[in-house]
Amino acid sequence: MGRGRFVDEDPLTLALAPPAGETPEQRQVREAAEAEAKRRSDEIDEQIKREKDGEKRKKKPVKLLLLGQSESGKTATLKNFQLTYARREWSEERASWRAVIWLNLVRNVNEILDHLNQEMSESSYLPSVAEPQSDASSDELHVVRKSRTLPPLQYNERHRLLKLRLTPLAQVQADLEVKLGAAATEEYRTPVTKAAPFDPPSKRRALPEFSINSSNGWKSAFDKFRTLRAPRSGSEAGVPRPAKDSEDEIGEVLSGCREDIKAIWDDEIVREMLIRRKVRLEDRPGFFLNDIDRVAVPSYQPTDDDVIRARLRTLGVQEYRFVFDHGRTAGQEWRLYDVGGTRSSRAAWYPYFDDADAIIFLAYLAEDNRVNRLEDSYLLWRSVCSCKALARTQLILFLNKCDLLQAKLQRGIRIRDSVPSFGDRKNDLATATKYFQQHFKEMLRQHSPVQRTFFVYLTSVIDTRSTAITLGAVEESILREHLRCADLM
Ligand SMILES: Nc1nc2c(ncn2[C@@H]2O[C@H](COP(=O)(O)OP(=O)(O)OP(=O)(O)O)[C@@H](O)[C@H]2O)c(=O)[nH]1
Ligand SMILES: [Mg+2]
Repeated sequence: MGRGRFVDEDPLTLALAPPAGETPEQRQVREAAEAEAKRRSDEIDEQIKREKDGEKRKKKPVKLLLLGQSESGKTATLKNFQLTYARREWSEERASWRAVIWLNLVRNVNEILDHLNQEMSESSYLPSVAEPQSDASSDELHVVRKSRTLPPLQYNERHRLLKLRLTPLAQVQADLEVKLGAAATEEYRTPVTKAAPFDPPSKRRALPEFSINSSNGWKSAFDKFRTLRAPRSGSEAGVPRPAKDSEDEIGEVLSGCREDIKAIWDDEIVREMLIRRKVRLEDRPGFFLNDIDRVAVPSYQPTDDDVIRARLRTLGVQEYRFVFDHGRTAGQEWRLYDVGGTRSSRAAWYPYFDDADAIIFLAYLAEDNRVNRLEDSYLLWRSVCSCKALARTQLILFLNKCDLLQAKLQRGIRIRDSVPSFGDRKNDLATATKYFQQHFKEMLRQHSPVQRTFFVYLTSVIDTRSTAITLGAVEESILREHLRCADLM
């Protein structure tokens, strides 16, 4: 059969056909060359596919979770990210924090008034030793008991008048709480010893009643506020609105009370009463009493630091999307998940673990007697370390509120009183943070399904300057890992 006939009909077959008169050796060489060429071609195809997948991964948003107990500083860390990398959104939102800061301030004043009411209503002065909100450690309570022997404080007409003139603030607090919603109220219900880590799906309970899953986080609280503030329309237009129904009116009430707030906060007897009751308002989240001249005016505009220091509880899990406007990942989308840290919120965390690049875990170092924070942090950390869904997730630990721990140590508070295992080690910040760091490290070693390194930072995230530096390092390590995974794909 003449091959030429087919060749004439199909030039491709002609090109691929073995040369006429090929010897067996020549054929062997030719076939080996063809196999090698195919292998190289397949390799190139595979590389192109890997690069494409890698590119996709590089373009994929970086997913970062902020975990830790309530008040550990997750939202404050998120705010620092926004402040450092997404200035425009930050500036847009800054004014909305005013209502939260006013609420924080009014709460402080009302707490002083509550204590004063209790003290003044007692016929003969006897300091109370079991205040639920007192910040006293057991040692300090001992001191309070001893204070029974102190001479009674001399409350006078001035205190009665101040109490009377500041009465409107109770209503201001109630109004602001209603307007800002559930996030505006704190939760101190669950007993400490039952610290529940997040539950994996099989054990998950129904979502708590107040959980929300919002893509705009605290904005939902602000929007609610704005809706309530919006002027009425139609038939209601022009009808006078009830007192304190708007943020501006609240500003006016606060401004009217400013001098009395200053007077009560600066009053020596009131200060002494707070000391005897071991109430340290200045260590509490959202403390603005020392900024009263600036804050309690109708034209008040929060500064960056004010916003970081403002306290608004996070509900459920909130997603924030930022395209970083500068830094190593400029243009890269980051998705940060800020979770509510109260125990009842933790059931909602688990679904967000999937595919997370990194977790920043915040441990609240400064103990107080309202919640056994360190123990709770350890339990949570253990759950995070042992969680199989997070085995490939980079872990970054922030030992936070170092400033408060430092202040406590300076006041002579001994760590071993709340952490007996600390023993007789040196009672200073360096020794304490090293000790806690070791403990967290050891837990990771014991409970992680795979051995992995982790990064630890000693932080005070209300300090925006030093936090920006920390976040730069965090950004780099997360990005490096994100790209490494992309290259491995
Ligand atoms: N002094 C001090 N205060 C801090 C620090 N970090 C956070 N805070 C303050 O502590 C309060 C609580 O911080 P948040 O960031 O709201 O705590 P969170 O972890 O988000 O709490 P939840 O939303 O309830 O889970 C806020 O008023 C912060 O400004 C810190 O390092 N030092
Ligand atoms: Mg929060």
